[in-house]
Amino acid sequence: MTATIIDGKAVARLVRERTAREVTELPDAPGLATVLVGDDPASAVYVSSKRKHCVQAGMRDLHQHLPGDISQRALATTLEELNADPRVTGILLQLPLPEHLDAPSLIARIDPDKDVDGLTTLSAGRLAQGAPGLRPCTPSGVIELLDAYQIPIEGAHAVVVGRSELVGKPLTHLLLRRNATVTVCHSRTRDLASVTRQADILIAAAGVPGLVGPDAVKPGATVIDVGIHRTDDGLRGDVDFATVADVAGAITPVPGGVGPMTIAMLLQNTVTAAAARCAAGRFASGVAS
Ligand SMILES: Nc1nc(=O)c2c([nH]1)NC[C@@H]1CN(c3ccc(C(=O)N[C@@H](CCC(=O)O)C(=O)O)cc3)C=[N+]21
Repeated sequence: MTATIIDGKAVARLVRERTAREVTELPDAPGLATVLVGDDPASAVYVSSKRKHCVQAGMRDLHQHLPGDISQRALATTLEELNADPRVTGILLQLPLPEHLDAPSLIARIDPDKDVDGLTTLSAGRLAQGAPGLRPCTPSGVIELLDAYQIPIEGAHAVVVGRSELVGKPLTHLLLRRNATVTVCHSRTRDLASVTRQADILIAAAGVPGLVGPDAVKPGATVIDVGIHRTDDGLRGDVDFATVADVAGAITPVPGGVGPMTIAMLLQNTVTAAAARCAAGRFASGVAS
C-alpha cells in the first residue's frame, strides 16, 4: 500500500477541540436538540454519539426521543417548539424517519438559523449562492479533511460520484467555491471509470458498496469515501479500499474517515448558529430581544 491514510478520527478530534474552545468564548452554552423518532438501532447509535460529543464540547444536550408512531402534526409541533425555545441553538432531525412521515415537509419546519444539518431549502439556496449560512455536515467535513492534509482544491479536477441533496450536491457547491473544476457523476453516467480516472480528487458518495475500484482511480489521486455500509465483514464504503489504496495518493478509510467528521461538523455548526444568534442580539437566556 502506498497511499497516505487520511485519519478522520484524528482530524475530527482537532475540530471538536476547536469547537469546545469556541464554546467557552460564547456568553451562553449552545444547545443541540437531537430529535430521534422511533427505535431504529443505527439511528440510536448515531444520535447517542452526537449527544455524547455535544456534552464533551460544553454544550447543552436537549435531546428529544419521540415514539415511532408519532403523527406528522405532533412532530411538526415539536419542531415549532424547538424553533421557539431560546435554549435551542441547533435542531437535528435524525433521518431516516418512519415511513408514515413526510421528511421534506418536516425539515421545512426547522428554523434555517437552527438548521445545523444544513438541509432546509434556505440553507441549500444560501450555499448555492455563496451566502453565509449553515452547511451540511458531511460535505463540510470532506473539505475540512482535504484542508487538514493540505490537498490543493483550487484548480484541481474534483469528480463527485453521487448527486444527493445530503452530500453530492452540496459538496459540489463547496468545491466550486474553492475553485475546483467539478464533474458530477451519477447512476446514468456513461463509462463512469473513464470520468473518475480524470479526478485529482475523487469523492465516492453514491451509496453503492465497493463501486470504486482501482481501475477507476488515477495514480496518486486523493480518494474520499463517503459511503457507509454494514456488511457481514463489518463497515464498508463505496470504495474498494484494499485495492484502491495501492493506486491512490491519499485515501480515507471506512470506518475512521468521513464518518467522524460528520459529527464534528455538526458540533461546529451548532457553535456557528449560536454565535450568529448572539451577534443578532438573541442570547440563549432570552433577555435580549
Ligand atoms: N439528520 C441527519 N443528519 C445526519 O448527519 C445523519 C442522519 N440524519 N442520518 C444518518 C446519517 C449517517 N451519519 C453518520 C454519522 C457518523 C458516522 C460515524 O461516526 N461513522 C463512524 C463509524 C460509526 C459506526 O460504527 O457506525 C466511522 O465512519 O468511523 C457515520 C454516519 C449521519 N447521518
